[in-house]
Amino acid sequence: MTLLDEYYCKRTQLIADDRALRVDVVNADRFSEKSRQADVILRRIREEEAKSIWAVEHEDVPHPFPGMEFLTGKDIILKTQLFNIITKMPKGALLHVHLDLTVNGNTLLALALQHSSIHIRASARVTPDSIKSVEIEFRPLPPSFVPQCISLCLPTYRSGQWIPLRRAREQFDAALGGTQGFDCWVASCLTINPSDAYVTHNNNIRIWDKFRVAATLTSNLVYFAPVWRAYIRQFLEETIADGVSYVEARINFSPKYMIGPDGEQNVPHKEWLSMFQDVLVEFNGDLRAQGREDEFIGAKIIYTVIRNCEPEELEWYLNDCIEMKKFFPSIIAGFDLVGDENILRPLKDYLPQLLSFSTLQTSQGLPEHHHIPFIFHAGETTGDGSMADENLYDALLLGTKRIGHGFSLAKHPMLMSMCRERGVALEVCPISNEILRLTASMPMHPLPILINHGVPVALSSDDPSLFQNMGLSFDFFQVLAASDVTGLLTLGHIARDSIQYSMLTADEKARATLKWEERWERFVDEIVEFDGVRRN
Ligand SMILES: O=c1[nH]cnc2c1ncn2[C@@H]1O[C@H](CO)[C@@H](O)[C@H]1O
Repeated sequence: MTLLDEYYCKRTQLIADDRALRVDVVNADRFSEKSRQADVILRRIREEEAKSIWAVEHEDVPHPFPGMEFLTGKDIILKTQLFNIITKMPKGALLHVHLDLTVNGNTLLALALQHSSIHIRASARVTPDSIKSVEIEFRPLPPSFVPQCISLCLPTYRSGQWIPLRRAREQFDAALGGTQGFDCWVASCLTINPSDAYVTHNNNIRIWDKFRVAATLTSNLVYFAPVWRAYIRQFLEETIADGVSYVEARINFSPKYMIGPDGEQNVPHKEWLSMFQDVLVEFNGDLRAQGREDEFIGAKIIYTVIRNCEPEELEWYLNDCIEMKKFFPSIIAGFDLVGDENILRPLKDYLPQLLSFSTLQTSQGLPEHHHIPFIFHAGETTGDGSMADENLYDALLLGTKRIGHGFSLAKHPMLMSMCRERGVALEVCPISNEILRLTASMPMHPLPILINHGVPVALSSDDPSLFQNMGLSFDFFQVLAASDVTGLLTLGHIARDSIQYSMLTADEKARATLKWEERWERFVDEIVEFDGVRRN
């Protein structure tokens, strides 16, 4: 054997040994032969489309590439066969989504327009010059309110005057596009646009400013009882249509009341959840009537509070969460603190309260098997040793069942092995991470590193109303497009495991997994069959 032959032998062996540890290889035997064929087909389509679609220029999208910035590349994604196939994939559980940031701006506006009590105001008269910079706000007002102006665009409009939303729309200046212009403008205020994410707010610190403005504006419309019901229904319908069969959604309970039909801020948390429960019952009934009950396992809520409250005040919320668990034992699935970890309070600030949560639950009479687990956001940062990064230590020490984001976990070998050993899954939100500027594009995302090291993950959408990634297809697509490690088998493995990492009971998980497996087999059958037809 020559020196070169010997080298090639070693090289081949090393590659084989390394590949054997790759997540798609490790998990290959969990899948059927058809699944493996479908994986090969999708790899082929991915390669073809990398050339035929992503390597050519598109109008308005210079230099595209697979896994590129989502807001810029979305229209191209929609043209791919790969995406079309992924929309049909059974996705399992959606475990990280902020319910009040799910339904897209146009749909939310349409819901809001059904209610004459909803008003809008602006920081200045809206003109072609001011439209890009005026700040707006929505609010349902009591029937007794008498508006002083009927259009945001009149010279007589004074900053801060409330105008009925419908009137504001009808009277929107023709020079600004009339009603259509109004709809586009409002919808754009409710989302993050490519120029926000990639130009004006192009890093993880700045983008939160835009995030806060859009999220606050959205909550003005969502936290209104008559909209709330329709909103939840809309969210569930769109989510299920995308192949998700179970949801654990976070609700921001920081506001103690939402606005009721009378325009007063007087609807307590118990009512929010009671409406949620009603919608669920109704939705289940409708699915059953359509013979679609197999598509939906259910939905639960993770109680969240913004991490800016005083530690003493957190006690009120922890008690409230326990109270809600008593009223809705099958709905409340966990507790979490949310908001920008870079600047808001770290978990460490709340240790006395969080450490006594378990005894508090016992003393409030919650049986052990109904105790509310922590499911903390942590490490949603590019920082290393920063406050946000250190949240990972506290989340794990406090016994979190999963980690929301955990973006910085890949920098911590010991924490990675803790997650692996304890089965603590990361709720990875690929598109959110990219738009919030933790990674510039998907090929740079640490996901393949994490999964090859055996860290359990579930893919999630986070804030679809802001990011335009409703359902899970877009996030699965971005992951599929970005790395060789994440072929169809890896996506399937992640989707199936999402049920295991949910807060369902062991029995429920077993049933949900069976249903998922049936759907998966039908899905891969179709891919293989269709490919046969296409090639003949
Ligand atoms: O990616 C995220 N990281 C942390 N907090 C978030 C994220 N997305 C949304 N929220 C928080 O959840 C609230 C809505 O329920 C938002 O207002 C924001 O504070």
